[in-house]
Amino acid sequence: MNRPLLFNLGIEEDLFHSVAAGLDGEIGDVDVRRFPDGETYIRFNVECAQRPTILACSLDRPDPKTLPLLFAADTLRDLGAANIGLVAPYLAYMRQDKRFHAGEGITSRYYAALLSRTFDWLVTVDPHLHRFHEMGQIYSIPARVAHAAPGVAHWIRDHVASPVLIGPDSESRQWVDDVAGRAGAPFVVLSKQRRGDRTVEISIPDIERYSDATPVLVDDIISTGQTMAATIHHLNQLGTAPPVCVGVHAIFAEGAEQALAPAATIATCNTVSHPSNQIDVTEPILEAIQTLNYGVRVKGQSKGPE
Ligand SMILES: O=P(O)(O)OC[C@H]1O[C@@H](O)[C@H](O)[C@@H]1O
Repeated sequence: MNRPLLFNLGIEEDLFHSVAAGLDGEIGDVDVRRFPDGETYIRFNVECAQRPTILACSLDRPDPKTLPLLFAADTLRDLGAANIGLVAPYLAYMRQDKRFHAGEGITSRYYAALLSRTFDWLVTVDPHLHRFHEMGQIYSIPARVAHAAPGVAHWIRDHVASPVLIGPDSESRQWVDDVAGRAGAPFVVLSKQRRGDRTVEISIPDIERYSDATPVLVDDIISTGQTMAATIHHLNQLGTAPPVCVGVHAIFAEGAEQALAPAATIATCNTVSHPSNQIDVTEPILEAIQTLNYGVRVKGQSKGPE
């Protein structure tokens, strides 16, 4: 099989280069721009026929990115690519996974159907799997999950003396448990009620027994920052040390930086490019790609299991 061809349609540049290097891939040149009327123009400036191809695109703020991404994949198909994979370190539309109110759309399903129609495979990092427990419940293509927990735990061990990990809600328990185990730290899980898009209420169990520890809030997504901000507020009232915030995906919707100003430190993974990025996810992405069988191999590794 030919060397894979990778195109960066919007992931953090260092992450893109290290994934490409790990796959011994060739970085391809593609022009994506808008015509004056706002429509998308795509041109691949490299021979794609018979090549395994990968489009890399982090799908935060997904709507303007999605149509060019789908057109790019369709173009590769037209040009005879052997197969087309998507590396989306952040995967969008995972949170509206049920009809919370009558008449709502279950956009998690619709978005998954769109991508599944167009790509042959998908790799993402810690998607927000809540009511769906496996990617196969909504994605009909092979969709692999890369796990940030080892890198997050490593960062905590290296940067925080005597941490106590705090998960913001019951959804986070499994993940926080995993990170805490790897970091060799205790953890507590809070109870959270979301009152609206930008309003959350947090209640904190008894954490007095960890009064000498540094609270480390860990969560998969920092969007409005309200979940972490509400937790920080309560911890401040309890007189704990200033908390450290660790998130996988640094969405940082408008106002989040301001909401999180009271945090001592904020560290995130490079799944969404942001100044707080400190944890690299190259390794788990390569490990996830290695489990697929589309002619894309991690350098120095033998064939994957599929
Ligand atoms: O509170 P913001 O930052 O808006 O949203 C992030 C939270 O919303 C949940 O779905 C995530 O798992 C995380 O706990």
